[in-house]
Amino acid sequence: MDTIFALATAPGRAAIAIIRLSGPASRDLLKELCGRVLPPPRKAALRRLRAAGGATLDEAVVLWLPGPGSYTGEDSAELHLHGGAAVVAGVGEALATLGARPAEPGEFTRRAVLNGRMDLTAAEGVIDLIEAETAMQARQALALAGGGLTALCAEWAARLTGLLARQEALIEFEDEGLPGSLEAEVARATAALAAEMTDRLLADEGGERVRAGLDVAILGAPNAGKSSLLNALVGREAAIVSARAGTTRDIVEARIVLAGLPAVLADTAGLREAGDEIEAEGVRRALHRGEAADIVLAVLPCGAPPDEATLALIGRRNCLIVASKADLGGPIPPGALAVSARTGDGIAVLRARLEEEAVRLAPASGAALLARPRHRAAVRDALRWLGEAEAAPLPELRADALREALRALGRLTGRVDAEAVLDRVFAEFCIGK
Ligand SMILES: Nc1nc2c(c(=O)[nH]1)N(C=O)[C@@H](CNc1ccc(C(=O)N[C@@H](CCC(=O)O)C(=O)O)cc1)CN2
Ligand SMILES: Nc1nc2c(ncn2[C@@H]2O[C@H](COP(=O)(O)OP(=O)(O)OP(=O)(O)O)[C@@H](O)[C@H]2O)c(=O)[nH]1
Ligand SMILES: [Mg+2]
Repeated sequence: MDTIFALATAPGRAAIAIIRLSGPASRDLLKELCGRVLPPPRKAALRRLRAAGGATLDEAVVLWLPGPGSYTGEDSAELHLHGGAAVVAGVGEALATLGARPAEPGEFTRRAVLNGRMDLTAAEGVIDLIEAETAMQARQALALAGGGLTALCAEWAARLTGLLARQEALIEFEDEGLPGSLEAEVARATAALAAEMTDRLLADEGGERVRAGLDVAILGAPNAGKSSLLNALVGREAAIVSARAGTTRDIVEARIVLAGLPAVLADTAGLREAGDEIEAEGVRRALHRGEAADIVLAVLPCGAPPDEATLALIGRRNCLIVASKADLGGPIPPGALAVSARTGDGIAVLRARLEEEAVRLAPASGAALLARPRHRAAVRDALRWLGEAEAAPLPELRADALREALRALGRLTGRVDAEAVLDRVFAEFCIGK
């Protein structure tokens, strides 16, 4: 097994930079770098780090973290360096010279999984925690990283194993007068487990949006005031505004937080028969973005007749009608929220409406555990097999289906077929984690 190292903190100038290393040579590497006597395990100690030639690399806080009680489960160490690029590069070179190699993205956590320190779902929680931008996302990620889904899967798997044992007893001792109620009991417990898993999928549905964030698209005719609305909502001049129709061509994105969910607001090209191919591409992208968005703001300016392209958006799922330029007066379309980017009137109300939509799309369920497509697909797979078990015409087929349901849960935690998913899961990681 190689001994790996990586910068665990963000690259660039910083007060402190942490290089972590893990693997069987960690102890020797640490001794080579900072002298014969290792600090006591898990105790921070100040040491002068020296290159092989004797040149001082840094005066650093070092941690000796012997396995198996370390993050990776292996002998590990941390070097808390002065955060300059030259110091980090120098220590990295020294470690490479001594035989360690730079870690791949996620390799520390991959080793933690392989050494049984955490399962695959907890590792995914670690990724989500690194990606989390809002407190709500962090709470959900922490529940996953802390083994919430590990525990839930263990409970489901234990019940399934019990069911399977009873089902197999039914097959084995068919002629020996097992209580007739046993078969009914297995059927009842299978249905109860399936109902519970279904409830959980439903309750955690919003979790996927909490994790991924929301996509809000602003659509409307040229000059409707879309870019002005974007700027008013984010409180800065994110997009160019001008009196000329057709100003915005590319999609302009800005980030906001809506009721704890990170959201991307996308300003788009005005919808019309385009004058040239560049604008046509802009309109195509605008419509495409509208199709994919969680929420569409259809912008109709007050005092102008509504245009067909924008009217066509209304009535689609998750479409809010915004009557822009309300300061100009004129009729407000029914059901529309009147706003003025110029005076700021109505912007707070629109924001509150968006937050309501966010809560509706991602109800705060405490901390959802089934919040990743992979997790939800695995539970649906297990449910499909439970359905097969319930419908099975023969006891043997019922046992087979229960076994498959158990395997689906095993794939979820990485206990079964881990190789198949490991690379995909760890591809999302950053280096040093
Ligand atoms: N400096 C530093 N900070 C960090 C980490 C790290 O690796 N290093 N972490 C990295 O993600 C997170 C903390 N997670 C960790 C999880 C387990 C162990 C660990 O060594 N567990 C052992 C011993 C626990 C103990 O001290 O009693 C164990 O569970 O046996 C360390 C960090 C966040 N902060
Ligand atoms: N009176 C008034 N004028 C506004 C308001 N919002 C935008 N405008 C004006 O309307 C014109 C067009 O605004 P934009 O925000 O660029 O419109 P747009 O929908 O992004 O236009 P395109 O990018 O061309 O599709 C500009 O002259 C703005 O100053 C408003 O609330 N009140
Ligand atoms: Mg614009």
